[in-house]
Amino acid sequence: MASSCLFNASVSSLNPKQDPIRRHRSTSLLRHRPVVISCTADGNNIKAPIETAVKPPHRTEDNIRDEARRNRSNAVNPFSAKYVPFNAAPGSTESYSLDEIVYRSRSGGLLDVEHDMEALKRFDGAYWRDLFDSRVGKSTWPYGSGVWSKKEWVLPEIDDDDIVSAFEGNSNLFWAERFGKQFLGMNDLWVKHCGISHTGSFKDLGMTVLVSQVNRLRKMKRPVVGVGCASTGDTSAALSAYCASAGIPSIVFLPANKISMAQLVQPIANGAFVLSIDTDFDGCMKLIREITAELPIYLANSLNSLRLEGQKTAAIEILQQFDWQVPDWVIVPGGNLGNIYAFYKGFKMCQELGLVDRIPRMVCAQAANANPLYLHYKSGWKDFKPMTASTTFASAIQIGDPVSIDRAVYALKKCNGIVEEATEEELMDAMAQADSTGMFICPHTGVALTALFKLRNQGVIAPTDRTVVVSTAHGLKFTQSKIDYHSNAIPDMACRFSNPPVDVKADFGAVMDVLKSYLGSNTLTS
Ligand SMILES: Cc1ncc(COP(=O)(O)O)c(C=O)c1O
Ligand SMILES: N[C@@H](CCOP(=O)(O)O)C(=O)O
Repeated sequence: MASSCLFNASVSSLNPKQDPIRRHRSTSLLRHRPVVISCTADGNNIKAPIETAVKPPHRTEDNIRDEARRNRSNAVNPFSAKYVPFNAAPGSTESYSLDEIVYRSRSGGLLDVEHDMEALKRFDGAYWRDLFDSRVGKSTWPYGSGVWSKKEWVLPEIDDDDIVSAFEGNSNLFWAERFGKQFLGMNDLWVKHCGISHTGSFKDLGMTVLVSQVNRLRKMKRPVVGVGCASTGDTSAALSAYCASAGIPSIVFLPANKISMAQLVQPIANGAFVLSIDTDFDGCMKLIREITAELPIYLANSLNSLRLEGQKTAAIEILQQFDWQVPDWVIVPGGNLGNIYAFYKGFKMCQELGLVDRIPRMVCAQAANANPLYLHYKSGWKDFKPMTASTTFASAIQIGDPVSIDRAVYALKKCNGIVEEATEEELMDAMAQADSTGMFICPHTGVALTALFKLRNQGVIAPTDRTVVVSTAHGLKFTQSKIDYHSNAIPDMACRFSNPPVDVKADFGAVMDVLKSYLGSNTLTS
């Protein structure tokens, strides 16, 4: 009989030869049969399935949640996580349950979610790779989600029933063949399309985790009347959608007239309580922090480290999509600076748990109009100075006082990272160039591509380096900026790659004339 003394197994017991998943990898029956290790009372290791090998036939009266409930393993969950002060001093014993409502450490610093790495390490890297690979592209609740397919590394203790998911993640890793060749002389350039997602940005990855935890807290009768955030548009869109799907009230603070129309309409349509406030994002952030300290409204910004647990899965997914090979560079646009740390954390966990043997170098790209991290980096990480960010087409990163500055600096130092910046003209040109090769990216991705242009020109990134640019939002949220660019309507900008429509009369001859001039008479006569 298996006892509850789980995970006394040593790593050596995970010898591939003994591991049923790996031995039977090629047989269809056992291919998707991840196991948990438990031990018998006499200390012998056994392995019990987490998910069944071949699912019993679907019962028409069951939905996928019911099915998950029916197929649930009885094995005791051996994994856990807690809040600890971010980058805590050695010997610190301060920690909090994830069921506590806490955003800051006793000293006022940031928190981090710390996993029981010893429990996770009882499985080898091959085990985790197989487990994660076995879940991709399925409709099994909740593992069909790119975030929850890594549940053991994200929120290991949450009941599957409490999870609020839109099967987010599993986003396209796009080979930017033409863009790479034409503009950069690169042959191994990739764009991770995190914005091709449920609400059109990478925020879905973190929000499924945060709203699931809130759902759990509310079921536990904890006093949470709603969830609130300050936003430049994407956090509010994700928050309102996930809350709406769970029936939880959401409250969003938006800087008036500083976000795109598409982003504004998202929380409105999803039934959030929307406050349009006459300040910038940093002003909204300050207010939501004060309000959530007063009222039982749960804070959904990335100051809340739960969010980053979901966002880090995009990094794990990149490695997975490269068959667990590590790219040389990953470039991430930065604003409030949670995501750059989330990527670092995802990569680092994969290294520590033996899925890969190194981590990529990362680049954080900022708009020159909102570049406090860039200035800090250029000062040799001397003293950090928050700023008032100026208007930028990359409006979602118009942030001057990023809450995760300490996390970002830590991540960049650890991965030998770089910070770059992009002027308005540079980011808009880069966006237009990318679009001209078949993408439809957001201005923030234009910032990241500008960083790539600069680092290629400086010879820092080599033509053959495998490079991933993280695209953070869907281009369709930012059509007005594209319209302005292609109409040559931006003051003091050459709009070098604009492609305005040609006005022409509804007349055969007139249409022929413009087509001949476009195609060139040689093409037409040869
Ligand atoms: C589209 C987009 N890109 C990039 C970012 C930057 O992410 P972070 O705030 O985690 O640095 C944000 C939000 O801030 C965003 O909405
Ligand atoms: N770009 C963000 C800004 C807030 O960032 P967060 O990750 O701290 O929520 C947004 O879309 O609101």
